[in-house]
Amino acid sequence: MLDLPLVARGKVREVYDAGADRLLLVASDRISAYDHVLPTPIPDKGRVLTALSVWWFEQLTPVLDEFGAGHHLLSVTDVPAEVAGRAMLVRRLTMLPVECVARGYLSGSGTVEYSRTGSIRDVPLPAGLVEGSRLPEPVFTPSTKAEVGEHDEAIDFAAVVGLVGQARAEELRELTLALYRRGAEIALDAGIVLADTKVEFGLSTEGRLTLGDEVLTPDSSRFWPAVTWSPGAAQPSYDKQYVRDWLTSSGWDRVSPPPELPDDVVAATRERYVTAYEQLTGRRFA
Ligand SMILES: N#Cc1c(N)ncnc1-c1cnn(CCN2CCOCC2)c1
Repeated sequence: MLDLPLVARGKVREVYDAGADRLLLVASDRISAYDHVLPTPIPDKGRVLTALSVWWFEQLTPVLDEFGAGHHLLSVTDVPAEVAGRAMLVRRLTMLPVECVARGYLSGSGTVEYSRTGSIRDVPLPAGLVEGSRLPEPVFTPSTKAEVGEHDEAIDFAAVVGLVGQARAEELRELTLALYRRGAEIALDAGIVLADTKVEFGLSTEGRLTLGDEVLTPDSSRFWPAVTWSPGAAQPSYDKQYVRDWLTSSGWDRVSPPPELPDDVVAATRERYVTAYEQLTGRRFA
């Protein structure tokens, strides 16, 4: 247990007060599936996803610069030894109450919305799209932050305007889409379809729009292997498919507490996280 006050706890991460306008974001090895946190950790998941976020902050800085925005990462070395490698020391922000989601492909709740309305939020889409279809252009599909354990609530652009004002809402939409486009381009070059992602922003003490949270990880985004991308059915998850398939085969009812994962599923899932990191960054995971 860290000797720091706990500020927030998500399914797989915690936020601690690091004093003096700083927070410590700690990524655990926990994995969630079907809205449940599983009892079996995936070794190194926290370290891999932290290293991936750090790399994306570097890659996306030119996009942030175009918007006069920054990011909240201060250090990954100035952290307690017990969480070294899976913790980020970040600038404390005044978080904006919007989950900024960009979708480049039709999936999940997006497919449901499209099936009902022929559009996603206020963006009309061509007929004939199916689960997994690539969208003509990426779409901004914001939601409001739910309480821990609840689902985020989809909101339209007008609601974002109501929360943060017209100019800021437009800035969030354009910056979210720009970050997604750049991330999707880099990911596809590495053989990974970045189907969608969720980013969070806050304002620094100087009032500067700042990218927070984790960035473009398999926990905040849908990663699909490019080689198996085939619109018309649910796409296999790059990182969670072994877990999902085993849970389904185990007969688990998705309501009672989830079962422990077998060693081979844990090992294969760890390997997927490491491979995703190495494929994207071109760096060896130490
Ligand atoms: N990032 C960040 C950040 C910041 N830089 N400044 C102030 N507050 C936050 C913050 C606090 N909670 N959340 C929601 C997302 N959490 C992420 C970790 O895991 C739990 C959920 C963001």
